[in-house]
Amino acid sequence: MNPILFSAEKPLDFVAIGRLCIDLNANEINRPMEETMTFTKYVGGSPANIAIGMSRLGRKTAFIGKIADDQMGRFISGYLERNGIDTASVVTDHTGAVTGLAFTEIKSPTDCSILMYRDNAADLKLTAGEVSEDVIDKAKLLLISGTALAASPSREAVFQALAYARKHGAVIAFDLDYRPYTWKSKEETAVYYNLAAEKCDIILGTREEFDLMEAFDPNPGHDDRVTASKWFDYSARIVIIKHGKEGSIAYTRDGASHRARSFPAKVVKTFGAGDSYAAGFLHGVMEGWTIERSMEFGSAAACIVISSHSCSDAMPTADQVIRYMEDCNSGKITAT
Ligand SMILES: Nc1ncnc2c1ncn2[C@@H]1O[C@H](COP(=O)(O)OP(=O)(O)OP(=O)(O)O)[C@@H](O)[C@H]1O
Ligand SMILES: O=C(O)C[C@@H](O)[C@H](O)C(=O)CO
Repeated sequence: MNPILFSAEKPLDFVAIGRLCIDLNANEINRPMEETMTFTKYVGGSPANIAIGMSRLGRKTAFIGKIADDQMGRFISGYLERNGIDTASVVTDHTGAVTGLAFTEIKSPTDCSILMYRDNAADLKLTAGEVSEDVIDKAKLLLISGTALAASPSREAVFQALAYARKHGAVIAFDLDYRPYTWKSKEETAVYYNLAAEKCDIILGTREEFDLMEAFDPNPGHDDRVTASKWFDYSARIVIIKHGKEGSIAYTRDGASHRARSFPAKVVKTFGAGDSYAAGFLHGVMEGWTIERSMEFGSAAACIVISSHSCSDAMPTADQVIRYMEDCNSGKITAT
């Protein structure tokens, strides 16, 4: 059973808040950054990718964020708009902040890393006063993402968005999205992640991300059920712990656990898996599907993105996900 109900009267399905940046993905793959000469530019940042994924899946989507007043900022807003995302709540910085850049190194399908340039990044300058209450009031589902909690004033902006979502009855999803480079310490991360997670209905993260959150709340066995059960004493109704290629496990408040099979993939690079999984899963939950079916849909969406060069640009439509699952079932798609 799907434990989440969405308000049918609200005109907007989904709004995400947080990081909007640029990914520069290595064109010459299977080599280190030192030997990489050319890159392709894409819109990036986990919440941006998830919003693009939701819009491609047919969800009415908006974004709350801040972009630099430059060509990169305009590239981001233009791309979101071309993908059907309402950018009325994306504000422009006027302090000289820049667009965060993520250069990706693709050494092998399993060995990928990201080299970040995020000093004075515009997305972290979003203030609480710039968060539109109106757009959150209209949305069925608000997604927050961990990186936006890394610094003020963006941190306060996220907490303000959470307050508006709770006031207006929007379901809240939290993708932990831990990116170490924007944080001062792991203790700081644990404190703010916990404060935000208390207010969320759906929490998605990798085992490593939940371990980080448990810095002051030890779980020596790294037990997924122990991790999940803590959040059911607060607002959570679904907690998902992701384990890369091994798949993911979801827990619900009734004590049940849910697993979905994962699909084979011809992996080009691993990043973007979590974002496409989140979009596919949240779409399924909004459709009223079972947790297992929603997870399966997210897993197949993830395989499409990790088999592609980009994250945002590769986000699939619902037809593409269904076709992918059919091709796996018929043996047409096998693992790398
Ligand atoms: N190599 C793989 N083959 C098949 N499916 C995969 C693979 N890697 C990830 N997935 C799918 O994507 C989901 C999310 O992956 P993962 O646990 O790596 O998330 P993540 O670490 O948040 O991703 P990201 O690298 O984007 O931060 C998994 O639960 C699984 O369904
Ligand atoms: O900001 C990053 O850490 C990289 C992103 O831009 C990238 O698109 C990503 O987050 C993939 O999950």
